[in-house]
This record gives sequence, structure tokens and C-alpha cells, in this order.
Amino acid sequence: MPFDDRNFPAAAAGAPDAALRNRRLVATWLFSVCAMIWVMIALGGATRLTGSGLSIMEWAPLSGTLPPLSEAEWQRLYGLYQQIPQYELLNKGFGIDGFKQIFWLEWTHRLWGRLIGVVFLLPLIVLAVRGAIGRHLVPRLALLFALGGLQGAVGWFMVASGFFPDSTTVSPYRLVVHLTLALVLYVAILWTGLSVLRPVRVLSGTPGLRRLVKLSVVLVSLTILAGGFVAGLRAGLDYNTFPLMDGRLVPEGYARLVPFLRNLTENVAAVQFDHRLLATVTALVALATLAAGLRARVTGLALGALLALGVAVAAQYALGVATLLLVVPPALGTAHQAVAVLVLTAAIVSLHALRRVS
Ligand code: HEM
Repeated sequence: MPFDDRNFPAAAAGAPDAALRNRRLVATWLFSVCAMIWVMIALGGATRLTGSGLSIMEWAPLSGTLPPLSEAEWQRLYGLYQQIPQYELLNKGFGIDGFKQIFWLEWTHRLWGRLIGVVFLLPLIVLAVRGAIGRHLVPRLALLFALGGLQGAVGWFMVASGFFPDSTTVSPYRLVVHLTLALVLYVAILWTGLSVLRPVRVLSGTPGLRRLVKLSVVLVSLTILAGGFVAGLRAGLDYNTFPLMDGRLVPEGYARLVPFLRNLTENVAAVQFDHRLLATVTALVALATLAAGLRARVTGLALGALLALGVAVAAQYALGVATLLLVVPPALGTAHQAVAVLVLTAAIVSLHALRRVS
């Protein structure tokens, strides 16, 4: 969908100042939602890494907003938790106080999700009614809201896989679907906000630079996907050396599963190796992209975004290695998950700033 003045009725009516104000207002709102999704992704990482994600066995989008308000309600929820294998296998006998500790993080994660929905929907209605957003943009934003609701359902679909017999964690596949949908939503809202703010397409950079930026976006996305499988399989708890894995560059047993494709998602050694390899290629390509941008003398937002990409990817690489060497402490693992979103953000803003005029 093109972003032009038809999306901002005040401009069409010949009021450029009002249109500019509307654009800034709408963009600020969309970027605020992005910031909330970023916090949500970090909270999700902390929830997973502290083993809190399976503590609420019900999916109650409305009534679940309130935490337990009586001792009887705490006991009821604790009773439900005692029925799942994670309690039997990992937390047996940790008592109501232990249960409360893991409950609060998962509850906060869900509450934050509901808040994002409210912060998206209410301004959407108000801005659309006041004519601050035009007819052309409303369906796209409504679709994004519906996708947000779907993400809540996918979250529950993921959590439900943790209740299977003998299971103490959720399915890695469902975890990756949940992470991917969160990032698709994040990128779509970010891109929409950027397009609202900068509807005029100014061509800058060279075709070679634009190709490198696109490659960076693809590689960052693939590395994040691979990271999802490392997290889902808890593959960071093994091979805690760098750069060698058990004394070898390519770990023994890389291709031990048949058919071969299963190794990419189910074999701890291969999943961790692939993430390392992809991260290394991503970091090199992102730094080459920054160098190409400096050579092409890009300025303004494009320069800022490319510099941010270089810094973020280097920090993320270092964080990844530290997380691995220290055997995934929750604080570092959460930071690694959060900074991944910043790397993606820098790559997407670079792409937007350098996009081609059609
Ligand atoms: C461009 C660089 C990198 C990106 C974008 C990236 C991204 C990610 C993401 C998104 C996750 C978690 C996904 C989730 O929780 O669902 C993850 C997990 C992980 N990554 Fe990276 N990563 C990068 C570099 C590295 C490097 C260089 C290493 C180590 C050599 C590393 C080691 C790990 C480990 C051990 C985990 C699992 C942590 C956990 O269980 O929470 N990463 N990565």
C-alpha cells in the first residue's frame, strides 16, 4: 500500500501543517507499540529462562487480567500446576511460595500483552474517527490488531505443548512460531510507522549498498530463527566453549539424525553450530554493509541506522558468546534475546531509509 497524502485527509484538504502533525502523532503511537512489543519479547525471554512459562494452566483472555485475590484462588491455581509433569519432574514440593515466584513473571507477560492490545486499539479507533488516519491505512492497522490477537492464541498453543506427558518445556517448533509471529508483527508496525513518518521516497545509496542491506535483513532474520531453536532445545547448555565445539570446529554428530533435515531443528550439536555459523556470516555482512554505506557517503537516517546496525550486531555477537560460555544465565539470555530485536530494528530502518523509488 503506498503511503501518500491520501492516507492523511488533512493534507488532501490543503492543510500541510495539520497533516504533518497527524503523521508525527500516528508514527509516535506506532513506535510506542513497537517499544512495548520489544519489552514483551524481553519479558518472554525472562519467563522462559526462569522456568516460569508453564505456571498458568488456563487461557482466560479477560478474567485472567486479575491475579489471584484470595488464598483459595492461589491454592486452586497451585493445584492445577501440581497436575503437570513439570511440577512432578522439576519442582515437586517447592510449595505455594515457590509457585508464586514462577507465577508472577508469566502473569506479567500476559498482562503486558493485553496492555499492548489496548494501546493499539483505543488510539486506532480515536485517530480513525477523528480523521487523523485515512481510509487507506485503517484496514492494514485493523489486520495488525487481529494478528496481535492471534499471537495471544499462538502463545497459549505453545504453552499447552508444555503439558504433554513427560514434558518439562514447550515444543521448540511452537516456540519458534511464537517468536516469529512476534517479530513479524513488530516489523510490520515499525515499517508502517516509518512509512507514515517518511512518505516521500528519497533515493540514496547505491544499488550495491541496497543489495547488501537486503542481505543483512535476510541473514539477521535467519540467525534469529536459528536462535529460537537453540533456545527451544536448550542447546546453549551444551558445548560451552568458543569457537570450538568439543575441540572441533564442526561438532561430531552434526548429521546424526535421519533424514538430514531433522538435524537443523532437533539435533543440539547441529542447531548450535548453525546458529554460530549464521551469526558469524550475519555479523560480517552487517559490518560490510556499514562500510559500503560509509563509502557511498550516505547521510541522515540511513547513516544513523547503518551505524546502529554495526554496533548492535557486534554487541549481540559478544553477548551470544558470553551467554554460551557462562551456560545461559537468565539475565544474559534475556539480554541476548532483547538485543536481537535491536539488530533487526537497525536492519529494517536501514532498508526503509534506502528503499528504492518505484
Ligand atoms: C547476529 C548475531 C546473533 C543473533 C541475531 C542472535 C539471536 C538469537 C536469538 C533471537 C536467540 C533466542 C531466541 C529465543 O529465545 O526464542 C538466541 C539464542 C541463543 N544464542 Fe544467539 N544470536 C546471535 C549470535 C550468537 C552467538 C555468536 C552465539 C554464541 C557463539 C550465540 C549463542 C546463543 C545461545 C547459547 C542462545 C540460547 C540462549 C537461551 O537459551 O536463551 N548467539 N540468539
